[in-house]
Amino acid sequence: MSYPWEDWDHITKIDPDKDLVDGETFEDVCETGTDALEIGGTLDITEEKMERVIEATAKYDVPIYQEPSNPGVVIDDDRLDGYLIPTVFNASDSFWITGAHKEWVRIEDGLDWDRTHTEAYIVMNPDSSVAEYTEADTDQSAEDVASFARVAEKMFGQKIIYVEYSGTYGDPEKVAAAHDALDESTLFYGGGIHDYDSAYEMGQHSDVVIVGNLLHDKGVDAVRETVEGAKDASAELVDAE
Ligand SMILES: CC(C)=CCC/C(C)=C/CC/C(C)=C/CC/C(C)=C/COP(=O)(O)OP(=O)(O)O
Ligand SMILES: O=P(O)(O)OC[C@@H](O)CO
Ligand SMILES: [Mg+2]
Repeated sequence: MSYPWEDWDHITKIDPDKDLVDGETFEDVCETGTDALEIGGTLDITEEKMERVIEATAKYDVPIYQEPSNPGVVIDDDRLDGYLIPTVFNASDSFWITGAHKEWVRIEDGLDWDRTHTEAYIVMNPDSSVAEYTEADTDQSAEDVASFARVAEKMFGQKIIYVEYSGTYGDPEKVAAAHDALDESTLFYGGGIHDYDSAYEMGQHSDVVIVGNLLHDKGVDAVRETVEGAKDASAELVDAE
């Protein structure tokens, strides 16, 4: 089976609770060359804000996925290409590993499993809201990160492993260790990507680079540079094979 993210190099993550830079539109976002949009955030996500972003992005070619931060915010909308549901492998509270998922499946009937996928997060920035929220144990060596990645792929059948440094640029050695540990699964990297060089560097150590804050803080020209960095790194990896 093949999955759409196997062809991606770059994702733009849109926080429905945050504005775009003045004068920019969702059409501009879709024209950056990014391969997919992930819509989600941790704080103050309402159905209305989610719908606004879906409405504004669905008419363009770029696939759109919701990434819900809890079961209460999931939107049933045919215009979404699918759902990327996090599970946090290094959370201290099992609610964020399987508990929220159990609650979701219990309350919702008729989930569209073909459009529902999981992302195995390894949360690495202790100062991020996601680390606080999930009480993640972020004290992980490169070997630890590699082992989590391998466990996620080999024992739990996860197709997407996500090394998450949300808000700060991560340690390329740890990201590379996760990448080396995987055979088939796709490695997502997110955190602090802010220009061509940072996207290029993490693009060399992962399969898909994810850009979040930059869109809301600096805008689409800055995002476009990161698309170029990620694409160049990916093209080189393919050449080297
Ligand atoms: C079962 C369902 C439907 C949901 C559960 C989903 C889970 C386990 C969520 C855990 C938290 C998580 C990994 C959320 C993904 C979104 C994310 C990482 C947002 C970014 O967080 P920060 O950047 O730390 O937060 P802010 O930017 O909102 O401050
Ligand atoms: O906001 P940034 O630091 O770019 O992080 C992106 C993403 O990994 C957040 O979930
Ligand atoms: Mg954030």
